[in-house]
Amino acid sequence: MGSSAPTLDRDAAVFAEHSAPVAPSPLPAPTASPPSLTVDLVHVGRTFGERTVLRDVTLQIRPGEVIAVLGSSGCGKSTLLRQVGGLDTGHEGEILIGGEPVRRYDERTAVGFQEPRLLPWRSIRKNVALGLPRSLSKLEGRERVDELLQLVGLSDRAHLRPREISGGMAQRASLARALARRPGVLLLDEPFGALDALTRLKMQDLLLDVHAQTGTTVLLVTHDVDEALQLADRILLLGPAEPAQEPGGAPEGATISRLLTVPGRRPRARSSAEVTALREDLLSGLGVEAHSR
Ligand SMILES: Nc1ncnc2c1ncn2[C@@H]1O[C@H](COP(=O)(O)OP(=O)(O)OP(=O)(O)O)[C@@H](O)[C@H]1O
Repeated sequence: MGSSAPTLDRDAAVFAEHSAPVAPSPLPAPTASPPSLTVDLVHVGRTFGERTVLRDVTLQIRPGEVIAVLGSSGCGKSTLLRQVGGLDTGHEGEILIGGEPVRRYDERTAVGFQEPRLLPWRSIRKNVALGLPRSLSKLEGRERVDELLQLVGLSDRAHLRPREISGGMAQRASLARALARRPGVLLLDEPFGALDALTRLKMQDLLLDVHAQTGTTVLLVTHDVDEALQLADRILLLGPAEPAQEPGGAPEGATISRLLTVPGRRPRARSSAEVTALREDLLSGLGVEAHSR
């Protein structure tokens, strides 16, 4: 399966399909159950120079849970995600993955970004294989890559180069690469941010399929309230503390201003009364009043 590059597979992203509907099913049976790990954030903060971006973020994420992180632009969502993946060190407080402190470029996690970041000179198959752990034999690696290509609906494109497939397909390849190490925690930073509305809906469904198949814990940064409502078990709103929490005025830096449990099983009816009420609540928390009525 060629050499693995531990830092490259951190750049995996998620997937889109611009033409045909995504058809990942029937999903292949996994060759082994992947782990799904807890994430414990205990009074986590991050300061850059004089500027405090995050402060006092405390949250327990259960194994297999999907948490969406919402917040206004620049409030520190990506910073939080990077801390959990060990891409950025220097946080205050404690971050535990599966009960153990986060490590630098933590191999128990995988990160996906808005751009696929595939190597242009390698085939889709070889790009996916970059995410494999070194411990796998050649045969095991080949089997896992086959399984993942099937999972994201790219088996018949595996021989192509990134420039020969659509941007959406490239993102799906990138997701497969992130999953290749069977991460206990999948960290996604606006994975659908660059997609058109229809493709975005298809990709949300694919992410749900992938989650049902792998059971991995997911931390998803998004700007899209409806996406959060559709995908997450809980939604974390990053922002200034509620005034009631900080009577003397909120100090600098974003924290968890709200943590909401989304009712109902996925896939959820987008227009249910409960979801509508939550949407209004979230939009108001993001400072958007006019559109919430
Ligand atoms: N390495 C760094 N050095 C200095 N400042 C940084 C660093 N990383 C992030 N920041 C600052 O932290 C703040 C939060 O950035 P971050 O990217 O986490 O926000 P975000 O909520 O993800 O934003 P967006 O929604 O626009 O993507 C920004 O002001 C950014 O400039």
